[in-house]
Amino acid sequence: MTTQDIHSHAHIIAQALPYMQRYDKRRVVVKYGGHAMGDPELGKAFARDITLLRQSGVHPVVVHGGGPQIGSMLKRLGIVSEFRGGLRVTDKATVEIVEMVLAGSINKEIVQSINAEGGRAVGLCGKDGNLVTATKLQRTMIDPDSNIEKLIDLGFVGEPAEVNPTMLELVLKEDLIPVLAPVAPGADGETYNINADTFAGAIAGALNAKRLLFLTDVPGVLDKDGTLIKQLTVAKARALIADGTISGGMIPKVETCIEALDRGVEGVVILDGKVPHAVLLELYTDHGVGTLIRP
Ligand SMILES: Nc1ncnc2c1ncn2[C@@H]1O[C@H](COP(=O)(O)OP(=O)(O)O)[C@@H](O)[C@H]1O
Ligand SMILES: CC(=O)N[C@@H](CCC(=O)OP(=O)(O)O)C(=O)O
Repeated sequence: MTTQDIHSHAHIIAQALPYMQRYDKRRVVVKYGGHAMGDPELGKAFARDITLLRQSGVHPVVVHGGGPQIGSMLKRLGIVSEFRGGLRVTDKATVEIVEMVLAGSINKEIVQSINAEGGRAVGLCGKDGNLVTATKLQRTMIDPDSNIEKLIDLGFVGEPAEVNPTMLELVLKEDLIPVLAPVAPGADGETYNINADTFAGAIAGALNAKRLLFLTDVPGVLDKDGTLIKQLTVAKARALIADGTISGGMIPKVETCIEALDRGVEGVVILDGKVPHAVLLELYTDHGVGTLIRP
């Protein structure tokens, strides 16, 4: 660095310092969605943000999805895939591919890109150290023919039963960055596919995280006119679900946010993962860039 570099960087560091202190030694769980992953430059910016967080004293934990990537692999293999209520119907052949893509290629790609930026990342899934165990998800839906609520069988789709953070605590103590794939073992010996938002919510709750960030493909929660809502209380978020402003994939996401807040997470943010350096912009600016949901 030159003297001139030091002069310009000193100014930036002075500005960032109060924010860094706010999150110092605190856990921040970042859910990195499959839609936010496509572009290599964005992936690099994400890896750099996560590395910088660790270097500035924060303990980031990455939970990733990979829905679109699982979809392309299933297509290549000629396996038909369908979603019900936002969840992938997962038969035996599908869960093998889900594990291969999530705990295999995507997980290792993220680990490698964080390490390439100078971070020290370790990839795990629910199976490692029994981090998260799963039970088969029991989901009911209204049957359109009979209009009666019926139990639907989504196959090997699970929900977190127990989070056992011992392994994560060890990883965090060693100053490593955990990168987690939402695949978990059941007590029945089967492998379960868990929605990545749900998995991230359970991890953030178990770690008592200061923040849980959901990187998605919209700027945050939008109102009826499509304008970003910067802050939401739980009561207001529930009202927006009830009046239909929040719909589709945003419903389970916001519900996961509410559950995470109930489990003691201080604040949850939904933000656009397609904005370069979204994570740093959210944490290290006054008003953030997404929707902050608080109790
Ligand atoms: N009020 C709302 N504000 C923002 N997005 C909404 C809203 N209601 C529904 N959505 C939809 O929710 C989607 C995000 O959910 P989802 O596709 O499941 O995200 P991801 O794949 O990142 O987990 C948005 O792309 C948008 O189409
Ligand atoms: C049960 C279920 O639907 N699991 C998801 C897991 C991946 C995921 O959630 O990825 P995104 O965050 O990119 O959507 C799936 O199979 O697509």
